[in-house]
Amino acid sequence: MSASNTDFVLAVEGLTVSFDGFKAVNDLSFYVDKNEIRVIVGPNGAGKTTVLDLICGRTKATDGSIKFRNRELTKMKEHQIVRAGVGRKFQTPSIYGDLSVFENLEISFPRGRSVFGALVFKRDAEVLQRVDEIADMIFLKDLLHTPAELLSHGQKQWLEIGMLLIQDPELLMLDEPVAGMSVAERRQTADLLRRITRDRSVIVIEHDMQFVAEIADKVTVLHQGKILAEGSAEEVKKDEKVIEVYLGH
Ligand SMILES: Nc1ncnc2c1ncn2[C@@H]1O[C@H](COP(=O)(O)OP(=O)(O)OP(=O)(O)O)[C@@H](O)[C@H]1O
Repeated sequence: MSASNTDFVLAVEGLTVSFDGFKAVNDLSFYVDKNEIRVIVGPNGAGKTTVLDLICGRTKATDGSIKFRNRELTKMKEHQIVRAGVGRKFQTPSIYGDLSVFENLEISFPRGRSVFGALVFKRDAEVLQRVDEIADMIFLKDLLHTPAELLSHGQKQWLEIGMLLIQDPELLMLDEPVAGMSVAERRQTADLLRRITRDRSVIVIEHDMQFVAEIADKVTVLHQGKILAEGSAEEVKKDEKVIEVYLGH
């Protein structure tokens, strides 16, 4: 495998980050395909969140390479990585509660980056159409004019996914997207993720193995900053090492 030109959307090679000598991510390599849903699992402190922080530029790598469509991300700033097409959703929703679903989506449209920009922003046909499409996709079409603070927890998570989708990222990273969701909402989210990956790749951090099995094309099990196992959900569930350090607890 060459570290230069690859067909992968994301190629992570030899990635290491050291915090005061402690290697939270340790010589990690993995590759994500186009249209793939990759799920990262592992015990607390395995380095899952740190891997996403490294990819989105929030944390700087000590060593190694992260290539997104063959562009090196480790030297880029967070906003440049967003512009290159990598979207990241954190665990806590960062929506504007007093704005409607429509307004939250509208201000996330790439041309209306700031709240101020959104106020003077002309709601032209392209934006309206895009907001409509996304609202439909995230199950909020009938709630377009509802203030975001009145949405259920699950609906807020979908709205935030929608705010990322409207920027049309080629890689979307989600940290525990179904935490706190009802069974019905989880099912809808699985369906949403599958539809999303028709046009892009998704990396999800998830603990719920049933949900993992439902969505994952491939699962990467992290332990102490390294890969413990990688394969289909079925394969990793049967892996002795995975059972010992993760699933057995
Ligand atoms: N900025 C930092 N400085 C020092 N140590 C850090 C920093 N960020 C993370 N760590 C440490 O790195 C390790 C990996 O943390 P990380 O949050 O990536 O794990 P995780 O797999 O996401 O765990 P969880 O499932 O609990 O969220 C932990 O031991 C954590 O304390």
